[in-house]
Amino acid sequence: MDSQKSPKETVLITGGGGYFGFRLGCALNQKGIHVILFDIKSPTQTIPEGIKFIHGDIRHLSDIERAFKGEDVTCVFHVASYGMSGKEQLDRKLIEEVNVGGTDNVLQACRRRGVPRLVYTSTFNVIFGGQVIRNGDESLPYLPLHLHPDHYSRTKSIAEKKVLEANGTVLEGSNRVLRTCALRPAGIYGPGEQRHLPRIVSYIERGLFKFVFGDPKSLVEFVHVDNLVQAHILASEALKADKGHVASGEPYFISDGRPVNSFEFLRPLVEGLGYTFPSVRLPLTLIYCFAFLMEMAHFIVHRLYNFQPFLTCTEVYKTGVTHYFSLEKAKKELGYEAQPFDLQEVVEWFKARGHGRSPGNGDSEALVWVGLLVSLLVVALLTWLSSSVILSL
Ligand SMILES: NC(=O)c1ccc[n+]([C@@H]2O[C@H](COP(=O)([O-])OP(=O)(O)OC[C@H]3O[C@@H](n4cnc5c(N)ncnc54)[C@H](O)[C@@H]3O)[C@@H](O)[C@H]2O)c1
Repeated sequence: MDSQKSPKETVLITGGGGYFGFRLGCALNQKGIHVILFDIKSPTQTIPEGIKFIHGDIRHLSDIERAFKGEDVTCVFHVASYGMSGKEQLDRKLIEEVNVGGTDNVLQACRRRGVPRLVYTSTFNVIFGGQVIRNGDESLPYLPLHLHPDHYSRTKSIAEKKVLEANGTVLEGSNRVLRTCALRPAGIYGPGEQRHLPRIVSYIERGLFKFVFGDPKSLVEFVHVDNLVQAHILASEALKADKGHVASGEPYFISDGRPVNSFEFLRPLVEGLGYTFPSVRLPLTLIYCFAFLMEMAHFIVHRLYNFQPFLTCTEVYKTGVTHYFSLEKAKKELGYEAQPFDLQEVVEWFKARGHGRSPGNGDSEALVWVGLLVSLLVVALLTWLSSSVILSL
């Protein structure tokens, strides 16, 4: 995607209104590429000059085809997805429609409209399902579909396979083929991230971040949004003939390459906002039981009150079970080099928006929330203890 060689190259980003898709669009725009963002939601930030936003739904093939109309799109970055975190994780129907049906539509539109390259934003979760993985690589098999504890990961896995199987299929009306690859990122962070960090900060501010859980030696990974942007641009390049189509049909793990304990990763955010890092550590299985009860409660009452569960089961093991992957393949084949980032700019981002502890700030509200949390934990503890007793009989 060299702006000097092809100044008028056009790319389309599904999910371009979201956190990562928008950041990718801005980076490509700065390189002189014509960018079309396609999403059901407009970006929260101002769209820079030169970027086109098209409102549309990947569940409708006609919407995607409308976005391609009159454009010579040479690469699609298929970023749109649904159901990654919080209560969204529990809407199975919509998750399937967007992640599987939507991906089918995007692939079909590429073939019909002669788009030669597609980069899919997948996830670590296509391999990881709660088992310990240390320095895994791309030779690891997909997690069997029935072992996925959440529907988002299952459907991302189905979608990734569809994308990679579509590699080499013929583009309609030509003798050219579609080249595809998939990037599997760790948890994304960076300033302005909307999915995980504001929720974590709201828990910190409400006094709910009172404990950590799991083995302190457990290690996971994260990826800074700009490292992920870099990886996508390199992957798109690596699908081209002048790079020998090296990425064709290939998956790649992408992270910052620095395995870290989840809670230690968050420490600079907690302390940077002026709060005390928790000293209480609870067993992972207890918190899993707690999350399971929260999910059950959500399942029962969501039609009347669609509340945000404090934690889901998937979030518990993604946070507390060791899983990290090698970057060797991405380095060797894409030329990916993770740049060093930390949470300081994230802390500054929140502070600039009025977050951070000030004396007395929210203390009475925090007490109410802590009371509620402790009650729920006691219920989880009783359930956990009684199940342990039953299992030992
Ligand atoms: N955030 C993470 O930690 C993380 C980790 C691993 C993988 N991923 C993957 O990275 C990608 C981007 O994640 P993000 O954090 O920017 O998420 P995000 O929610 O900010 O972006 C996803 C975008 O997809 C859009 N979308 C949803 N349904 C759509 C539909 N039917 N039609 C068109 N657009 C639709 C949403 O409106 C949203 O703007 C996703 O594919 C996600 O699965 C994210």
